[in-house]
Formats: sequence, C-alpha cells, structure tokens
Amino acid sequence: MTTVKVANEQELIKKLSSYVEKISNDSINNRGKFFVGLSGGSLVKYLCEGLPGINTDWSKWVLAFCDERVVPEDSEDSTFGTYNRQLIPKTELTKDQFIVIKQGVTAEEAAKDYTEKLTASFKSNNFKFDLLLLGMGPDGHTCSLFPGHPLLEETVLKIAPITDSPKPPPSRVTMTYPVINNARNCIFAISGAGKAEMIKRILKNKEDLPATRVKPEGSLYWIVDNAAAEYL
Ligand SMILES: O=C1O[C@H](COP(=O)(O)O)[C@@H](O)[C@H](O)[C@H]1O
Repeated sequence: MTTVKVANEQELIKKLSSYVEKISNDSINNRGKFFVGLSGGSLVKYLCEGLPGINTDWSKWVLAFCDERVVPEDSEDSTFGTYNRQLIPKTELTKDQFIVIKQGVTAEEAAKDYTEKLTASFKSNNFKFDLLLLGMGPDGHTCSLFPGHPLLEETVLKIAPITDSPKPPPSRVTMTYPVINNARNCIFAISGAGKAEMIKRILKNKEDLPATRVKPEGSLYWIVDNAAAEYL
C-alpha cells in the first residue's frame, strides 16, 4: 500500500490524473484495452477536472462503475448521468464505452443485468479491472459497501443489489470484494477535513471498516491531501 500526500485538492487532482494516465497507457500497451471502474461522490469532480488533460488513447477505454444508484440517468443522483454531462463532452470518450445499469428495473434486476454486461465485456466472469477509482465516505464506506452491512461478507455475487443504503438514494448496485480485490490497481482519492478522522481510523489505527478491506491483488494507492491527512 502506498500513501501519497499532497498539499490540497488541486494537487490531488493533478496526482490522481497522472496515475490514471500512466496506468491507462501501461494497460493499453500491455493488453490493448483499459478497463476502469469509476465511483461517484466527490471523485466525479476530481476526474471531470483532471482527466481531460491527460495523454491517453481514449478509444481503448472501457468504463464501468464501482457502484451506481438505481435512479433514472437524468437524475442528479445518477453517477453515469453526471459523467455523461460533465466528462464525455470534455474528452474523446463516447457513451457506448460506458457499461451502464439498465433503466427502469429493480436493484436486483439491475445487478443481474450489469453482471451480464460485465461478463460480455471481459469475455469471462473474472472481472479483472486495470484500475478501480474509489472514494470513501466519512463513515468509512466505499463503493456502496457500508459499515456493518451484510454485503461486506458477500463472496458469491460479484455485483450485488442493495436496497437499504444508509446514504440516499437507498437503491443501488455495487461491486463486492471479490471484484474489488481482484483489481490490478485501486486508487482512493480523498480530500478535505471532513474525511480526516476516518483517514486516521483507517490508515493509522487500521480499524476494520469497509475501505480498510480493500486489499487488491495488485497495487493500492491512497492519495490524500493535507486536510484529510491531518491526524496521520
Ligand atoms: O454514495 C457514494 O459515496 C461514496 C463516497 O462519496 P464522497 O462524496 O464522500 O466522496 C462514493 O465513493 C460512492 O461511489 C458513492 O456512490
């Protein structure tokens, strides 16, 4: 695990973008494609600001979601909807490069359909992402894996529905640890004083919280700014 400390949010965006640039280019050079999983929340802003400036072959990107809210695509809560409005127009990415959840169905149906789409895209049910871009909530959740939730113990489903998310909206689909910890690279990008206490509990005290359980086969990076790293 590598912890990378940066001064502030702007430096975090630059550092995160440089990691994504390198990992995307290595993946494309080695395997011809770049499979990346995106998160929602504050990460959206970092990626929409930073990624348009990177040097990469956008046509080789395949983008999926570490978690997604089961809401209409035009809802403010839709993670894909936000990238569709704020990232696609600033890059050469096209909508059909995103693996999105089915609209107008339950979380359970959306999770099943999303699993099938990922299986088709990877041509296998071993979803080996080159990079997962992760956020962490102030309660230590990552993806839609919340403290104390039974989904933390899920070992069969790779993509699970959740209908009781403590953070709204309640209905979501999420990657589970068998997929997260199978990734070649995972990066957490965390900024701001509101995350400082939880960063201490996870990175210093090593408490058993959802974000602590991210231990991929590949590399794990935590990029944290000074405000978030205050108690480290
Ligand atoms: O609900 C969610 O929250 C987490 C953390 O969000 P943040 O705004 O505190 O960064 C996010 O990583 C996840 O994708 C999202 O669905």
